[in-house]
Amino acid sequence: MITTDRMAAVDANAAALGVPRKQLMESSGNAIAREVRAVAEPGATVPLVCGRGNNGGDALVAARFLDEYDVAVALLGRPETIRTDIARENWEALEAAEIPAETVTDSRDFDLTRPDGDDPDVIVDAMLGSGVSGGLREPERTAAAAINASDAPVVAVDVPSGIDADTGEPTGGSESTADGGEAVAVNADRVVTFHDEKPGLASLDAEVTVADIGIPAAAERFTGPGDLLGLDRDPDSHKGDNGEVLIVGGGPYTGAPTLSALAALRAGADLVRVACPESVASEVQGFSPNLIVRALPGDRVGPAHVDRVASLAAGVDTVVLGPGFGGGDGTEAFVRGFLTAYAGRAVVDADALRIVPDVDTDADLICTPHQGELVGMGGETASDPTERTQLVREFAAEVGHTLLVKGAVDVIADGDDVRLNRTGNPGMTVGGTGDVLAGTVGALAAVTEPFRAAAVGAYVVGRAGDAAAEANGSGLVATDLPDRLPEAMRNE
Ligand SMILES: NC(=O)C1=CN([C@@H]2O[C@H](COP(=O)(O)OP(=O)(O)OC[C@H]3O[C@@H](n4cnc5c(N)ncnc54)[C@H](O)[C@@H]3O)[C@@H](O)[C@H]2O)[C@H](O)CC1
Ligand SMILES: [K+]
Repeated sequence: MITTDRMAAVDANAAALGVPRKQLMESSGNAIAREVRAVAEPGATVPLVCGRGNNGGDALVAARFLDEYDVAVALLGRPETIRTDIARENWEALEAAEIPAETVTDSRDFDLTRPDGDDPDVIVDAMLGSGVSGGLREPERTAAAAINASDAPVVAVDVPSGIDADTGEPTGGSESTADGGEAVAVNADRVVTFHDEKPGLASLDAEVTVADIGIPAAAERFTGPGDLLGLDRDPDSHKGDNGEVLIVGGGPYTGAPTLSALAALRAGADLVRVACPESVASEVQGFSPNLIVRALPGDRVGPAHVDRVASLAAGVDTVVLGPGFGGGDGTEAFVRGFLTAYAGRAVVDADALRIVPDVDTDADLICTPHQGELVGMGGETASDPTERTQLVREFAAEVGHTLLVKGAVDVIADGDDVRLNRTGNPGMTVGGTGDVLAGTVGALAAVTEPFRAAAVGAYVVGRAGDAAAEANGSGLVATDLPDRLPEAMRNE
């Protein structure tokens, strides 16, 4: 099962793997042609009703495959207004091949009946697919009514036009109009959908076929540029809307919490506060005027700070717990106390990790252990990648939190999902890169759900590390990474 947003991500990942969308469109068109052959004999009359997006493009390809049928392409709109290059190229290929195609610019001209007055044998509905928004507009609305009024079987491409593939509901709501004569969506008898089942299709009264269009499994299994889609800032957003993060760390170390904080800012957080022992507070502040530092009495974070940190945490989207804490009983007691009191979202790293498996918390945690820390938490690891992935997935389900297990290939898992990340390089084994990752994931978890934040965080920090390695070779240091995050987060 795959949602529309995830499908768009996987599609972009496939392109990055060398399987461009035009190639997928070719396979989609082929799959539509197979479905037509399954319901109608050669020679049958097959109008293909095409929108100007890629859903229509799929059917423009299908028309090329259906030589043995009496096909007629109806393009809803002028060819100059076809929205994508690949759909336009397929329109031009039809024209060049002299395959019958007409354009419908006035919906009153739209007519599906044959010259002899009969219904066609099969109608292909390729008006709108996953790119639909809102209720059907003209000429699609009138065309949908005509399709629904015909007795011919209807094969819908990807999803019946006007239906939300995620919910199965009409995109404009299901209210029928006063005269009852207009359609809210196409009623399809069959749906050829691509790559995987869509959540909303099962509830429709239609036979659904899932066509394999050649998207490599790696496009889903591994993070890629598509995973960054949809993370752009809302142009109307205000300060704080793009994430407020609290980093709790430091004591024996000052660099670790600072790296996390700078990474969180570069990963897009609006406001980053660092709560650290007063012994290091001015040093942390000295690293950057962009940070807001909150000093905790003493030189180590300990149980006496739980209330203060909990009140600071109450106002933020995510807490990052652990960078530069060092070990020790006091820190452990703090982490235990804080997690017992806290019910929000937190990234847990380094010395704080050991507490997670047996603490009673309502918090939603993203744990970022390396293999050794995973074992310290009670998890298992294996040298075989498939086995290791399975073990991480099981352990995530057991602890009930999201895990991002760092390694040459990072494994990200929660109870339901697992993803692998292969960006990054051996230069990143240098100290401090884990702190950068924790801060990055913290910032992302302020704007997206934990599993995705962890997967995208691993991907972009690895990418930033790859750019840093290109510049600095094995002289890469952790401070090279935060400034490279904005470039690494561009989805190209
Ligand atoms: N991997 C994949 O996902 C693949 C998908 N394919 C097919 O592509 C479509 C999605 O294509 P897209 O261009 O994004 O969108 P649509 O064709 O669905 O619609 C685009 C177009 O329609 C206009 N529009 C939007 N809402 C309405 C409305 N309510 N009324 C009228 N017009 C509307 C809007 O202007 C848009 O520009 C997917 O479903 C698959 O069929 C690929 O071919 C293969 C890979
Ligand atoms: K459709």
